[in-house]
Parts: sequence; C-alpha cells; structure tokens
Amino acid sequence: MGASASFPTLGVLGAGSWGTALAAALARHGREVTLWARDADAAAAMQSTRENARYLPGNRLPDSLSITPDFDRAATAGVVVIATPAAALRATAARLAPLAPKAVVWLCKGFEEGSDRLLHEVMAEALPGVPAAALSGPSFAREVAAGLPCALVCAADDIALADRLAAVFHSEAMRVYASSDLAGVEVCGAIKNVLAVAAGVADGLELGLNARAALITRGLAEMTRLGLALGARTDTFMGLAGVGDLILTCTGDLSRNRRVGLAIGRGEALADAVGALGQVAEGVRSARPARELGRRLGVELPITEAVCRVLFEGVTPRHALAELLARDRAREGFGG
Ligand SMILES: NC(=O)C1=CN([C@@H]2O[C@H](COP(=O)(O)OP(=O)(O)OC[C@H]3O[C@@H](n4cnc5c(N)ncnc54)[C@H](O)[C@@H]3O)[C@@H](O)[C@H]2O)C=CC1
Ligand SMILES: O=C(CO)COP(=O)(O)O
Repeated sequence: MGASASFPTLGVLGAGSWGTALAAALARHGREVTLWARDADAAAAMQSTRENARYLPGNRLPDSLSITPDFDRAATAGVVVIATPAAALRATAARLAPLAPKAVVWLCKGFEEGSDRLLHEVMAEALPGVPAAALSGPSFAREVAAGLPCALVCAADDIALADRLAAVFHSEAMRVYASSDLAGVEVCGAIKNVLAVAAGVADGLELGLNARAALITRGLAEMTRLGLALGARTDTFMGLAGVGDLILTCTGDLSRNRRVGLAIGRGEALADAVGALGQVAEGVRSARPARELGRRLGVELPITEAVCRVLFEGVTPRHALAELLARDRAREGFGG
C-alpha cells in the first residue's frame, strides 16, 4: 500500500513526456509512484535534479516521486502503467509477464504495426488473464505536468475493473471516467492521431478554419465507422477519447502529430518533420495499420487513405486534397 492508505502503489514504465507527466501528477496527488526510465543516466539525473530535462524541461518533479532504472522495482507495484510508445507495448508487457502483475494500465495510442491489432488485443496475448485497462482522452503531457485540469477515460472490458482503476487515477485536477468500450476507446486514440496529421497538413496548406472544421467532423465520422465495424459503441466517439481528444490534437499546437502535419503541409519531408520532433508521433505509425484494417473490414477511410498517400507514396498534399474534394457527394452520417 502507498502513501494514501486505500490506494495501491503505482509503477510507471517509460519516462518520456506522458509517463513522466502522469507519474508527477499522481505523486502530487499523494499516490506512491515509482517511474522507470530505461536509460540509467537519465534516471539518475532525474532523481537528483528533479527535472526531466529532455521531455519536460522546466517542470519540477515532486520530491515524493521516485525515479529508477530498475525495471522490476517499478514493475512490482500494485498497478503498473505502461507509458512507452505503442511499438514497445508487446515487448514491455512480455517483460512484465514473469512478474505476475496484479493490474496493468497502458497509455499508448495506436495499433501494433505488422499485425494491425488494437493494443488491448496485444495485451490479451502478452499478459493473458491479467486485469488490464486503457487510459486515454485529451491530455497534453505538458499541461498535466503543470497541474492544469483534464478529464480522461479508463476503459476495460469489465466495467467494475474500469471503475476500480479509474478511482486510482482520479483527482480534482484529473477527472477519470470509466468505460467498458475498450475497442471504441482504442480506435479513438489511434485514429485521432492520424486525423491530427491531416489537420496539420490542411493548416500548413492554409486552407482555413472552415476546412479544418470539415476535416475534424468528417474525421469523426471516419473514426466512428471503423469503430462500429470493430464492435465499438457510438457514444464512445462523442466522449473524451473521441471528439475530446480529436479536437485537442487537431487544433492544439502542442500536438506532435499536428506539428508533423503542419511541417509537411508547408513542404517539409516526413523524415525531417519527425526528426525535428525528437518524440513519438504515433499518427505516422498508425496510418498504414488503420488503412489495412479499414480495407479488410470494407470500411471507407478516405482521410486516412489520403494521409498514407502523402506520408508514404509521394503524393503532394495539394493532390491528396484535390482527390478528397473530388469524392462523390454523399448524405451526412457515419456512412462513407
Ligand atoms: N505526450 C502526450 O501528451 C501523450 C501521449 N500519449 C501516448 O503515450 C505514448 C507515449 O508517448 P510519450 O510519452 O509522449 O512519448 P515520448 O516520445 O515523449 O517518450 C517515449 C518514451 O518511451 C521510451 N521508449 C521508447 N521505446 C521504448 C522501449 N522499447 N522500451 C522502453 N521504453 C521505450 C523512450 O525512451 C521515452 O522515454 C504514446 O503512445 C502517445 O501517443 C497519450 C496521451 C498524451
Ligand atoms: O494524445 C495526446 C493528447 O491527448 C498527445 O497528442 P500528440 O501525440 O499528437 O502530441
């Protein structure tokens, strides 16, 4: 048991922007938190300077937050939080398996590249039978690190588990709602990043605010269509992980995905845009798995298709835009 007697201790695996910000917020709220950084030098520097100079410069980490390069120490907490990029989720979960974690929550948003699986499917394979939930929603790390308020959603197949884990993260500064629509929450988190790249491209091309609103709205329809084909519920897309995170990431310049899109819309190459970021832009990695999934399920994803063509097939943003605008007229709704 941790500092607050009725709450389990927390171990956060991954000391990038979001892992560090969430660990700091939880520690400030009185939870007993251990943050694992895979780089021993970075862990030692953070522990002594009380700053994550690479990912959250200028933000003071609470004294009660313990930072360690010892994976097992963080991984044997009462609740383990995986805060790596989606690409490292399976390997991190596999490393956890022999430690028999009691409950695992993952923060990453995306698909598994290669298998095109949603992340809860990866978790079920890597940690079968372990109580697990996704924590998602509109939450720029920098704002959370600064103690500004936000609202999130904690999703698990079992709503009682979602409720129980939501309570572990919940505070006045971080309201956490529970959901049993795991597939829906995951589709939202993965696709909103692809759409944020698209919104950035549109703004980089200076298409205007009307165009951006149209893109966000039709993007929401696209995201919902894919989610419904995967068994998700419509109301999830109207919630925090859906429209909430979509608006945040498509309009907020703190978004790395949006910034990659902006650079591409202004004529920069993808490698340069991603390189300049120095952090993960999951939309770049999720776009192709999303397209594959859509094709397999017979779901039209025109914006995702356009993002793939611009990022990976040498199509210019202007040409992709012309293709989108030339699509057949349609009736409004979630249909294509
Ligand atoms: N930054 C944000 O505002 C938010 C991020 N997320 C999601 O959280 C996930 C992590 O994002 P950030 O922390 O922002 O990324 P980041 O790029 O800031 O940091 C990633 C961290 O993961 C570590 N890492 C990378 N590969 C690893 C591996 N194989 N094993 C162990 N550690 C590894 C890196 O060293 C780094 O510490 C992403 O899926 C992102 O979409 C979700 C909500 C908010
Ligand atoms: O998911 C996020 C906010 O909820 C962070 O978005 P970016 O990865 O685009 O910065």
